[in-house]
Amino acid sequence: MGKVAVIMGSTSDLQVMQEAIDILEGFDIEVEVDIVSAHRTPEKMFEFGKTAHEKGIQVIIAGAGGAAHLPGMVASLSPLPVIGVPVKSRNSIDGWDSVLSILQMPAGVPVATVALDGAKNAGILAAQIIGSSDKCVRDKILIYKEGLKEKVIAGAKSVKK
Ligand SMILES: Nc1c(C(=O)O)ncn1[C@@H]1O[C@H](COP(=O)(O)O)[C@@H](O)[C@H]1O
Repeated sequence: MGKVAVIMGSTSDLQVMQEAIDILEGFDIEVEVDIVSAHRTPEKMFEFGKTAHEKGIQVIIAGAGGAAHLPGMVASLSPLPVIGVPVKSRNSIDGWDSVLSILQMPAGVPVATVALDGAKNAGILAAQIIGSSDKCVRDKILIYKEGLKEKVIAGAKSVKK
């Protein structure tokens, strides 16, 4: 069973990033959580990016707000797929600063960027990456998708006249 690392630039991102942790744990995927900042703890970021793949981690989810360099820098150091979560932090310019910092990566160093504060989708995407080679996780994703469908159908029934 694969492991996903959920890292973020500050403890102030945890409220948003918790949604990724929760959904991954719901799929019974092991999660490693840490605070890592390209700006404030560059040595820790370097060590994390260089060694994550040697510790059984298969996917990295990195969330950051403002000048959000963490996801891109980790992607530059690691051979693992990196999913970036732009976080709308306190002093952000409506979140655009974070979105563009994570989205606009140069060719050769991709970061799969989800929506602003889209940590839940980051968790689902990480599970799907693991599920592409792990039938047990893939089956749980199929059940999850079935649940989404049933919810919409039940909602439609409740409003239909
Ligand atoms: N964007 C980054 C990075 C980084 O990219 O390395 N490190 C911290 N931060 C962001 O700064 C915002 C404010 O952080 P504080 O609340 O700690 O002042 C957070 O959203 C964090 O992700």
